[in-house]
Amino acid sequence: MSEQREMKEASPGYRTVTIFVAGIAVIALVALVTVGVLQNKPLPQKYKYGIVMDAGSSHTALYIYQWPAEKDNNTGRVTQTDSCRVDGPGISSYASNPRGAGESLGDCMLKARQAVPSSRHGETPLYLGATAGMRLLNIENASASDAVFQAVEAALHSSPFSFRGARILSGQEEGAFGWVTVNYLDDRLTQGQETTGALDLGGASTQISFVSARFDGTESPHNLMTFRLYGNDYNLYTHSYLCYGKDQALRKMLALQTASGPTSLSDPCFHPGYIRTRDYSELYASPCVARSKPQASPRNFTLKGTGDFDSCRTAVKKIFDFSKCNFSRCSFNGVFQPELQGSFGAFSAYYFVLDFLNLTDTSAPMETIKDKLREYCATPWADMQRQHPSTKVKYLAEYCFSGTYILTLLTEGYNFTADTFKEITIIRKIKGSDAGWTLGYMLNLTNMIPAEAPDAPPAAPRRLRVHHGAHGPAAGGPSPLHHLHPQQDSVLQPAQDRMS
Ligand SMILES: Nc1nc2c(ncn2[C@@H]2O[C@H](COP(=O)(O)OP(=O)(O)OP(=O)(O)O)[C@@H](O)[C@H]2O)c(=O)[nH]1
Ligand SMILES: [Ca+2]
Repeated sequence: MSEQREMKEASPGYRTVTIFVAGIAVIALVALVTVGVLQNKPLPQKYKYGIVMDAGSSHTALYIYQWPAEKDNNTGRVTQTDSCRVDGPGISSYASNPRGAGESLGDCMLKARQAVPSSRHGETPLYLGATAGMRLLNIENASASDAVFQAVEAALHSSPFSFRGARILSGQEEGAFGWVTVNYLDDRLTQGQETTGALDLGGASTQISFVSARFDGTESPHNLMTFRLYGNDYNLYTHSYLCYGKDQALRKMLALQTASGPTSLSDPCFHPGYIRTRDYSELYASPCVARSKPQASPRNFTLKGTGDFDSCRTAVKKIFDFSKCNFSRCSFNGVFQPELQGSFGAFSAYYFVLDFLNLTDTSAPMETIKDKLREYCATPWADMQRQHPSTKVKYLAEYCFSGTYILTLLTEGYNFTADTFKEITIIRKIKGSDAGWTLGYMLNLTNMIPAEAPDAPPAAPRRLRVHHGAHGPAAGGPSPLHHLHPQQDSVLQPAQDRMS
């Protein structure tokens, strides 16, 4: 046996084969290295990207989305890969220093350049949408809001991305795109499943959107958004309440209590022992409360907490007007709202506040929720600070108010009952993507949601088919490169505009 092997190893034929194989291996290796070095090109990117900046009233956030390149314009799932929170306040706070608004975006733009492969920069669409903070600034001082937009546009034009415009979203768009996002991420649109409603609570405005079988827009046309997605038609009820985001709602409540210009205010929505000096001109510096500013008042007042949930509810309830309704049914302030239908996803401040308060379980009995809030609000401020040393003081001070406001808005405002309250799910993200209007906005502007189901007979153009008003862009037309005033040139149009 060993003799045989020795003979084989020593044979000239065996040696030739070994040399031949080794030679081939060396040539192949050299060829591979040469090709690699000569080409020195990155591998083709498998993904495409899109960026949306959410210029909210309280802060700006940037979201980066990606989708498989070969499924562009199709049903390829778009997901959020990254996000960035801009330091400092929302862009509407830069009215007296517009350049600062543009500069504030710098860090997040840098992060976006690093997150998106450079070979894709030039083709990556970048949008900025502003919401209630800029709506308010536009009402208060249109030239200041224009100056802020100019600064923001200059900053975004200088980025390597394909900047497609900065504009104020209408309240209807904000509500409808939030609804699109939630239902897209939940896979409810392609399947033609029952959809879920969307509840968004911002700093300056709040939106409620849901599909209602009982609503065809006859009663209150501007609350109707109609569109066709993946072969299904939807009648969406949506309303945005300006000044009912949680920061403006707090202003409204404080304004009602300081109408006579007192030097001191005992407020049940703040913890016992909480004390803070508030400036009258700062409190009333918003179109939401400006008209109720006291004629004569001192410079400041002292705000003292008493931590009483039940009195807080009474105080909060006063910012809602339930006295008039010219429709068959209303939520509040004379706004039409059809009967609530189906499940709801509640995000943004609904999540921040209820998550902090450990109240995201909406199946808990209403009395338990109230008891927890009662106990929470009554906790002395010193204890709160001791228990939550790393929580931002402004947030910590306001959770009692915010929790009470959310409960009041949902039950008394929107008419959720002990039964329907259970239908609300408090969400921050769905499958890794933040719930909010930004994804729906991008899907629409990049034609990424087809009107017809992919396997249906050809229907051109493949675009989220919504009804356009007189100012609506042509389907597939270029996106606006300049900021626009509310209600103009929005792709989704309320039915009222459509008929005008
Ligand atoms: N507790 C807590 N509150 C937050 C956090 N982020 C934002 N908020 C507050 O929650 C409220 C809503 O925040 P956003 O949803 O970002 O509001 P926005 O988009 O700036 O405002 P709108 O333009 O009205 O939509 C504001 O009062 C914020 O100050 C957070 O991480 N924790
Ligand atoms: Ca918002």
